[in-house]
Amino acid sequence: MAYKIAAKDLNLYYRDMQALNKINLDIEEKHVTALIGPSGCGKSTFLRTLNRMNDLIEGVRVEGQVLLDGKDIYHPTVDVVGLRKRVGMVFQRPNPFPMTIYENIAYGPRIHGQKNRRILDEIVESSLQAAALWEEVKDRLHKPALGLSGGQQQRLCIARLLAVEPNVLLMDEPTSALDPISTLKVEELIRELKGKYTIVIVTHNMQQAARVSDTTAFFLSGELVEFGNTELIFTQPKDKRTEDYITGRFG
Ligand SMILES: Nc1ncnc2c1ncn2[C@@H]1O[C@H](COP(=O)(O)OP(=O)(O)OP(=O)(O)O)[C@@H](O)[C@H]1O
Repeated sequence: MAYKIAAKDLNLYYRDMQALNKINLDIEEKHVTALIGPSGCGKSTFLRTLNRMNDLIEGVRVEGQVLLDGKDIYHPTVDVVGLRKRVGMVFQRPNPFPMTIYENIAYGPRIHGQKNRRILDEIVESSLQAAALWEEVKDRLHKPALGLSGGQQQRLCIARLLAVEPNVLLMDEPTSALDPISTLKVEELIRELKGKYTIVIVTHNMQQAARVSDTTAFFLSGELVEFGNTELIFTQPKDKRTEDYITGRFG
């Protein structure tokens, strides 16, 4: 089995408060892994450890390792900008730049040195195609991205990530601000993208975890309680706490 990411005895502290406790979790390549658990259990914190987004928060201390393709991303020589290009992130609220649709997608490749207009045109088209947005926006590429609907903006943010050719996509409750139809479109997109990318998604929505993920990890109070095949977690959880959570007894 090919593991894209492996957390090894991972602890994370916000100053004196320990938010992650000895997390050991292997994330399979080109699969969707869902992180579930009640509010405050550490799902988002764990997600952010996977591309070192927590580095941006003052007072954070990390112990243990996160291996990406077998190499520790916390090693002092790691280029964090390069890491975040390989491991991109989508947030709860779509956050397009206040620019045109075209410029939103071309921005990343330009920063990474791509100046050729023809190549940029191709990247913009292929990224929007891959994010299932091309047909809806191909006639308005030079209009402001903020004029798109919330669901379209979220798919644009995914297209923006794809433009810099990542391997891993981290999604922190990517549909929590979207209506049901936009949510289904993003879920459909996630299922399409998993053939090519390793995806880790935080969700509060059990049905969503069941619909989109292959593997599910249940967190509680900073600990990983149970981890395994999504269908099994939802039908035959091994731990009583997992069962209580998925049957809605708490959280
Ligand atoms: N920037 C921060 N500074 C200090 N404590 C934080 C910070 N971010 C999160 N925490 C704390 O760490 C713990 C885990 O939070 P985290 O946001 O990872 O949980 P979560 O499971 O994603 O919750 P939610 O589902 O509500 O988003 C919580 O106790 C939270 O208050």
